[in-house]
Amino acid sequence: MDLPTLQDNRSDDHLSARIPWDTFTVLLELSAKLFAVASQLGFMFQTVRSGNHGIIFAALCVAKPLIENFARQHMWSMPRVVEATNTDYLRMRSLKSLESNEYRLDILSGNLIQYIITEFRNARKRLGEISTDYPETQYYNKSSPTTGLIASFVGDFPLMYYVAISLLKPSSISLATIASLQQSAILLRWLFWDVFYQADSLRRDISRIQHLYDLEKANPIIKDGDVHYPPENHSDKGMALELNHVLFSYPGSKEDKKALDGVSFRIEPGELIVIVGANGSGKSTFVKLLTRLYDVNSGTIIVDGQDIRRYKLSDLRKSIATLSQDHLLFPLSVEENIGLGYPEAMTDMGLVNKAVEMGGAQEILKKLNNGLKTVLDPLSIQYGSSVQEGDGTELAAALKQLKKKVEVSGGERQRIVAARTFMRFNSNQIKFVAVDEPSSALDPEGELQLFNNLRQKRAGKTMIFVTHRFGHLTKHADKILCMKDGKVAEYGSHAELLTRKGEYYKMYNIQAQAFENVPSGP
Ligand SMILES: Nc1ncnc2c1ncn2[C@@H]1O[C@H](COP(=O)(O)OP(=O)(O)OP(=O)(O)O)[C@@H](O)[C@H]1O
Repeated sequence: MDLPTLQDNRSDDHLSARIPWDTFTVLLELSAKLFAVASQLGFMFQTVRSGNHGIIFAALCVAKPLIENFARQHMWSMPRVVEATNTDYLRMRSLKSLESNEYRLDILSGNLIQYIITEFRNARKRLGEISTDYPETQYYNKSSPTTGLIASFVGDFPLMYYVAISLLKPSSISLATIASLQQSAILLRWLFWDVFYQADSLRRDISRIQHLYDLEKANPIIKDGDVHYPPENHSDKGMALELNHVLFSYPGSKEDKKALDGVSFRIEPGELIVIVGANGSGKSTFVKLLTRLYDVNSGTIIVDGQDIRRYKLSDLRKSIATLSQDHLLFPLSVEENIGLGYPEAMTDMGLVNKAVEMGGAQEILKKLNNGLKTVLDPLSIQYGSSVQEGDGTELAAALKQLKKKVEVSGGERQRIVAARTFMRFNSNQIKFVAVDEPSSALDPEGELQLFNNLRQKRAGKTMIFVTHRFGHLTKHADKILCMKDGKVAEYGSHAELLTRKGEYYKMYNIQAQAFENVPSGP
């Protein structure tokens, strides 16, 4: 049988429906339902009392849903493939998916909450009157007029029956009036439901996104400050940072398990700092505290002369750019993924293309059929029902085709994320750049290029790089910070630390020897 592919334009309100409604809405919904039930019961009671015709009528009323269901039954057992194609609906779903915890770091550090909410609202507005029914219901209404006609005829049969009787026996006119009352009650009930559910769903969707990224609620340890950043006395060279006797354990970890244990360190505006150290030595934690993803347990972090906790979080975030392996691509187009580095200039293709180049993502774009417009990891709504993958049918082939995704490697993703960071620099507000091992998925050439490009953007910015690989970066560092067991083991320039023959010297030599021992060619 040649079955069309269904299209799914639904909004995602079945998820929102899990959120408790406010009391007023619930009471109204309940009253509407009670009203409908009461009128239905009263009507049936009257009809049963009115004799044989009444009993037949009541029986038909009871049978009505069964008859309707029978008329539609075969729709639900039909093999089908469903695909959502409405771009606004898909965009709404994609934006809504960003509330998931995995994107939290990117959304917070990129200060993107408002952008997401505005875009969600716009997509919802554009979706407008498009039906939010289940695709099967839509399909039923659109493509099965005959079945629909039969179902609605048999569904209305009790009423028609009674109207006929009341015409033949005009003395029963009052019951006919009750019949129309019953119809109005059902209509009214749907009206109530529709009005309140629809009006409430947008508010609920938006407030869910807002709440999730409301830092106060998500992480009560972080409190917003009230001082604007940058302060008047800030340096043009970049952010000045100072840690004084910082102690920090991750929430939930054992009390004696300190990720940072009494760290004191000063970073001058515009310096390039490289942090090295063994796994678990506290390098990333250092960066997380400086970007205020967490607050210290004791000690202080001073930024441009004031405690970091005194500044407004949104101001701080506007001044900081981060790049790490933890960043994810959003289920949006590559262009938007990069543009979100600086949403205000999202449509400036000159800036987006420059960011692509700096992030080293040009080659990837050449491979993508839709270039910048390609959505990697699209949030798609596709499913098959009564269709077995690989069963050789046309629908199974269609389902397989729908599930195909554009595949890019980890290193290629990393380059797109890097392009987003370069886009962010265009805001001209960045004073501190924290780069935490972004190069683990990159080949050596890609890594060198990335470091060089980041260094090119040093003007007006303090930069911290966390790395396991010595060489390219450590030689350019103003200071190298060598961490061990949550403490600063030593710090100084590459040359100084080599002369000191301490921890850094040891780690550097392990890597250097690996290269020296490579047998030379014939
Ligand atoms: N989210 C977390 N919750 C609990 N403990 C954590 C968390 N993140 C890190 N830690 C612990 O804090 C300590 C320091 O971790 P951190 O990630 O700063 O080390 P690192 O030097 O960056 O390590 P790596 O080189 O492996 O990335 C480690 O003992 C680690 O297990």
